Amino acid sequence: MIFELDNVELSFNGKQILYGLYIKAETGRITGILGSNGCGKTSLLRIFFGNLSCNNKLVRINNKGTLKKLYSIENVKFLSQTNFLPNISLKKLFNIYRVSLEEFTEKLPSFRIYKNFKLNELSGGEKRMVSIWLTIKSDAKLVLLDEPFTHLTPVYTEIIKEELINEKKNKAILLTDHLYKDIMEISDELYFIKDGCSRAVSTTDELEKLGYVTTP
Ligand SMILES: Nc1ncnc2c1ncn2[C@@H]1O[C@H](COP(=O)(O)OP(=O)(O)OP(=O)(O)O)[C@@H](O)[C@H]1O
Repeated sequence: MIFELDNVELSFNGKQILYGLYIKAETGRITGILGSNGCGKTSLLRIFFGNLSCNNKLVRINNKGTLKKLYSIENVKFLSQTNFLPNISLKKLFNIYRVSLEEFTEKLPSFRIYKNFKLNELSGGEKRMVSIWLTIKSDAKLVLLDEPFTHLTPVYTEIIKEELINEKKNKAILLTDHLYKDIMEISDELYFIKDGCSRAVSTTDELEKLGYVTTP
């Protein structure tokens, strides 16, 4: 499937944030989004998902435009930066999401003891790991991930990157994070947002020219 977000115009209190931005996510591909603090990455994920309204936008699914909120017509999951899961046991959560708790604890044996724990009994990073896992292992057709790697132990980040590469066979994945090396490593497509617009990038040199990274 091809999911496109086009002509996005967003402003807050008269300040224009996005100017005609375009982003595409496609089944079988991981699309990364990079950009400086405040450039509008979270906003564009929310607009794509359908829970932030804006001045103008066009959403297309397989080249067909829709005015409806994407989450209301397609199986799309959004990992926001804040916790969105209810405080119930891991067993119940995995059941509700129809995701295998066995597979999760096989990959992450340290979570075995938490099967009957409620979410709030886990640490912040552990909770985040559960949220990311449920989002990416769900049966969604499009997965939007806002800073999945931030707050994760490096070994967890590696596990999530492996899973994203597995999962992209069946879904379109769009993600953003300031841990740009991880994003660059797994992305098939990479956009950089600057001055309210997106542009395709592929190398660290380009990111340096855009003022996003400095190299020694
Ligand atoms: N609800 C809001 N009301 C007013 N301004 C907002 C609101 N949400 C976001 N903004 C502004 O919109 C701009 C883009 O915010 P957004 O969170 O999308 O940026 P971001 O690229 O995700 O930033 P970061 O990398 O720091 O997370 C910022 O200047 C922010 O101050």
